Amino acid sequence: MLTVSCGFSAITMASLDSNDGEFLTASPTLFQLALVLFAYIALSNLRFLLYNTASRWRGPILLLGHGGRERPPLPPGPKKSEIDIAKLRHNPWLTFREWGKTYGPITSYTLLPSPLTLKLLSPYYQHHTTIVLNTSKSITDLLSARSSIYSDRPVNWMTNELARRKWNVFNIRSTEGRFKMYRRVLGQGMREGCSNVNGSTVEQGKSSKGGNGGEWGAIQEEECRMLIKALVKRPDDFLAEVRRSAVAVILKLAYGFQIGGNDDHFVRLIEETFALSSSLLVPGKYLVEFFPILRFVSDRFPGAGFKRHAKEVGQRLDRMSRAPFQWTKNQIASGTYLPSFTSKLLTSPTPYLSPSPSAGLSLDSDSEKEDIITWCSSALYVGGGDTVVSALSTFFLVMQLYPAVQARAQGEVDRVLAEAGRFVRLGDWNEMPYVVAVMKEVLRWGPPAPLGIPHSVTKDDTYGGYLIPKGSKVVPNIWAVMHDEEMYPDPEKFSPERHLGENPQPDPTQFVFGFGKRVCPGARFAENGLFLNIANILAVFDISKARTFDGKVKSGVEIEPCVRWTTSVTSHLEPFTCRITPRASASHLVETVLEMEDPVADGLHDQPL
Ligand code: HEM
Repeated sequence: MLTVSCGFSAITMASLDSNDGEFLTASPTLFQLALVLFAYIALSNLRFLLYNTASRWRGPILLLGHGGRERPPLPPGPKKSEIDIAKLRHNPWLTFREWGKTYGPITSYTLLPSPLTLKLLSPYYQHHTTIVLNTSKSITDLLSARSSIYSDRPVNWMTNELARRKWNVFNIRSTEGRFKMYRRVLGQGMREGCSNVNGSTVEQGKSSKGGNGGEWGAIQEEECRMLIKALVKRPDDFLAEVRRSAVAVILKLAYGFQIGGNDDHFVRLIEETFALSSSLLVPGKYLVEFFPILRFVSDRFPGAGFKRHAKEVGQRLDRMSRAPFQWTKNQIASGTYLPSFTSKLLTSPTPYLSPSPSAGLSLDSDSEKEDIITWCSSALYVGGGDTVVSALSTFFLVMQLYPAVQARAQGEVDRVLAEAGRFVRLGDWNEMPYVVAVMKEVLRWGPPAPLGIPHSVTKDDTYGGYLIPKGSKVVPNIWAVMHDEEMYPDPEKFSPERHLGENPQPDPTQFVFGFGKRVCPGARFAENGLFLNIANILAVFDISKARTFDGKVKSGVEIEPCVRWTTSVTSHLEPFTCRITPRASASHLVETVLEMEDPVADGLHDQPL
């Protein structure tokens, strides 16, 4: 989504370009426009002169040439005129992979006019170069090995400044002191919650046997049974139920908030959060992204609707993250709260949420501490809802496409559970290598975030003889790596076997959760949840292709599910059909879940959001 962010302005500026000849005989209006532009360029560059350090003087000097020394070229890539924007807007990871085959592992492009035109228009040009990394080596060499300079995020003026979301965990610049604080809070908070009572962790087969995934594991096990119950009762609504379950887990984890059995209030709320956030990121829609000076235009000025929109969205998002936080605080005050990420930070001594002057971190007040917790908690539900839904939906699709894989995984689950008459627990992880391999293959076959989240680089860098300019957007093509034929032969085939044996193929979890100092803090929690859901769904259900209904279901014709992916930061399969039937061998598990009472929602609905 973010990689095609320049389309509209490209058109606007291209038309300015093509009018070059008319400029000399310009009408007064055009002349005035030219004057304004000239003034803008002069002012922007003056700003560089006045405020920037000596090393940044290249801003104005760029206008003249190469800053007095030879700069290496940008990585190769298609010219603007060669880019099919419509194609790039749909599943851009596919186009990027094609470019990789033509131009090599690292590609650059811009949808804006030629650098010279743009340098004249804006000294912020460098922020509009996108560098795409198409191989595991280039990604690891840059985003992991050079993470000290590659962990920034590209500036988005609508979101960061105008909607006042610059402290959001996903957007925060890596140069801010708070960035380190967030990473410590999220890292420690998620790690501690996933630890067993004895401090060991349930993770990737390295754990001690019988681990329980800690407090967060208990939440995941409970909600997994609720999902099984919902699937028994409403199998045709499996996609909606998966979504509801992901939201339930995350709200309990983040705030200790329990959503009701059929309650979709918060599902809608979270979807609204995504829609509102995305409305600020519409590719190329807002000129302020290219001319940041426009952010100073008065709200009431004609054409300043973008400022009013950003303000409104910012206020709404702010209320959405503060209300659940306040709810948890009230619950703590009343003495009736469930342990959660937020309540733990508010009630126990948290050494990782203390000032660290050496790192430039100071906490001036309790309100600042609360502000940090609010941002971190809300990041959990933004990061942990949609991604998990994407992976679980993929699981339902591949199980119907690969029945032999399903049968083998069910065989393993049945063997481990044998006569135990219970559900799969996190402690069974080590006994179920094939199920773990299914989970890894789901993440490889359909990576939930195919292009990750764009990084940015804090200073000019060179790689393979090419320049990666400071401020450029750096996009890891995770999808291309997960479908690289050299790493994963026959990559389109869903084959958990590739992750087993003495020489398993590279572990996809090294890639799908991102890189360097931005790596996903919820990775372990996500893997635990996926393992539990996959294993228990296989224990209880058979998944097959849906059939057309002709009165006698058995004779209906099988419906081939459509396999198409949406384009967004998190990519989903477009809705598809599926047949989910309880297995005869699991009747006792079905009885158990049907006896469970539906949870009653806590009173968070009453909060003004
Ligand atoms: C299958 C599930 C998941 C996948 C594939 C996934 C993937 C990712 C990716 C690719 C990133 C960007 C990393 C980068 O910039 O290099 C990310 C960031 C993040 N994820 Fe996840 N994630 C998943 C689940 C979760 C869960 C369950 C949580 C929380 C409970 C979570 C919280 C976050 C947060 C807070 C960030 C922002 C980190 C930052 O910008 O510093 N994610 N995730």
